[in-house]
Amino acid sequence: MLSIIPGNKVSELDSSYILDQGITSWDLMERAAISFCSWFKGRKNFEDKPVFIFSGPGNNGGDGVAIARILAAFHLEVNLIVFDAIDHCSKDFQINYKKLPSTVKVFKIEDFDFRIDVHAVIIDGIFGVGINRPLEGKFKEAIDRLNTFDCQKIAIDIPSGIPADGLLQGSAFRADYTVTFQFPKLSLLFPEHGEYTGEIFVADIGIQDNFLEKFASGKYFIQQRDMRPLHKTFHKFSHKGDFGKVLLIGGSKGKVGAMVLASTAALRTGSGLVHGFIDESERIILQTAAPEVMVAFKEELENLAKFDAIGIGPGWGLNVDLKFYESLLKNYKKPIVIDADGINLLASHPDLIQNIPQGSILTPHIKEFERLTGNVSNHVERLQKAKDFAVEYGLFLVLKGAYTSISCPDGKQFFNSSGNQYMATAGSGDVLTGMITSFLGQGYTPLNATICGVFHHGLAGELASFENKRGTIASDIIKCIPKTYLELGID
Ligand SMILES: NC(=O)C1=CN([C@@H]2O[C@H](COP(=O)(O)OP(=O)(O)OC[C@H]3O[C@@H](n4cnc5c(N)ncnc54)[C@H](OP(=O)(O)O)[C@@H]3O)[C@@H](O)[C@H]2O)[C@@H](O)CC1
Ligand SMILES: [K+]
Repeated sequence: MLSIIPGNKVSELDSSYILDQGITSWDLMERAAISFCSWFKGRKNFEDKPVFIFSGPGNNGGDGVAIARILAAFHLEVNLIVFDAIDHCSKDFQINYKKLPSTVKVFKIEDFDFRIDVHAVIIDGIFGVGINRPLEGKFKEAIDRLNTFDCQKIAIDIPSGIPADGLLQGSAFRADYTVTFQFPKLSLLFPEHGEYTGEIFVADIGIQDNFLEKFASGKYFIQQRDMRPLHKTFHKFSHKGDFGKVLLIGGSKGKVGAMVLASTAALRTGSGLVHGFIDESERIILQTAAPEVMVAFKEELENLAKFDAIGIGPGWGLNVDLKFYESLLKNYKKPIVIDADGINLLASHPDLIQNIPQGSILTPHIKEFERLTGNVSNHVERLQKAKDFAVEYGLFLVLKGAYTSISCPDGKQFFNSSGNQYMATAGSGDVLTGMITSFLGQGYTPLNATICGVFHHGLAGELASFENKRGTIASDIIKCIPKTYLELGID
């Protein structure tokens, strides 16, 4: 899986990799520039448009200069704007500068009139991971001005101004697209930076995952290519027992819809048998809405061991018999998935937390998370708290949102790449609960069940919103779960 390397380790990675491969730092920069340009050429919306590349003094600027040369070779109109005297710029910047063809028009920032047509494309190579203080002077002025332009804007590696691992202070370039090299920089995944990064693309520059891993700090980016090896295979002699018998608990009066969604999602994810334990008065609704689901009676809960996985919380309400909750947590010996009111009850009765089976999976959204662990003021703090919580209690903590994070008992954190804004709709979380519970019931480890659950969920959301866009609802996401297997080539 792709490691996310901290910004302050990137130059160490760089020097170690070029030594290992017997290449120069210029070669690596050239790979980055080629990778950027092949992404650029693959996007029809930039075709034949004039390009304005802004290059700062470091290697991010050097990337910009190399990109200027390559795009000029495609016969595009290329303008390069530099901020510093060339002999004050990085070594590879200077090498690339010497290679520029005469067709590239070069301007010093102080001479540039900022006459940029709305059809042009602006490329930001001002600062990358080497930024070490907030923007000021000519850099801040230029970036503030560029942000007022309505044309397409692309950031090289990271929007200038944003530090690789921390929070933005002051101004930053507002990109429509960020083409980041080899791995996403951690700060690109923070909600605070969403309005600056635009869509994020990871451009491969040839550094293998196992090489990256040496510089990793236990943070990983989950991508489509990781999915196949995480899945179990079934064969024609497999029977419904092999696909797991799961129990979902929730559905108080008036909230049975959450259980309809969670249990249908579990079935669509592949569970062989799904039982639902809900408020007695709502049973008919569940059976009518989802006839494949079996309604469970209290006596059946006496032998919990017969269930391969349990998910608690969808529509459960807060008026729950706490003794019953406690006995569930104490008596079930395998990991449990806990969501929604299951989490809210833990927040209001923290003494219950110690009873949760090791390796269980909690799936709060940001508000539920803060109820559980206290308020935070930003995503850096939030991720740290999530990690501390997961390690302290030996649980997996799934923080839902864009780039959903999974914090693990061993301190590792995984970030999901699938999904989009259209999934922020009622019941979407219930669907995820059903999906993770289903994978657990199919015999996946808690980590694999969680990774597969969040990735399939995000992918199903993308497929569902393809046509429905803002009108996407949780049932659309469920309908698309089977297509995620097709998309990933998994039987
Ligand atoms: N290894 C890889 O994977 C690859 C990395 N590559 C690329 O290299 C990029 C990193 O390059 P980098 O290290 O040279 O840093 P970069 O961001 O260009 O800036 C550093 C310069 O800015 C200055 N400076 C800093 N903050 C400032 C401020 N606020 N205001 C003013 N000045 C400020 C600082 O000097 P200082 O003033 O601190 O002495 C220094 O001169 C990376 O993002 C990627 O694009 C690819 O080419 C190949 C593969
Ligand atoms: K940049």
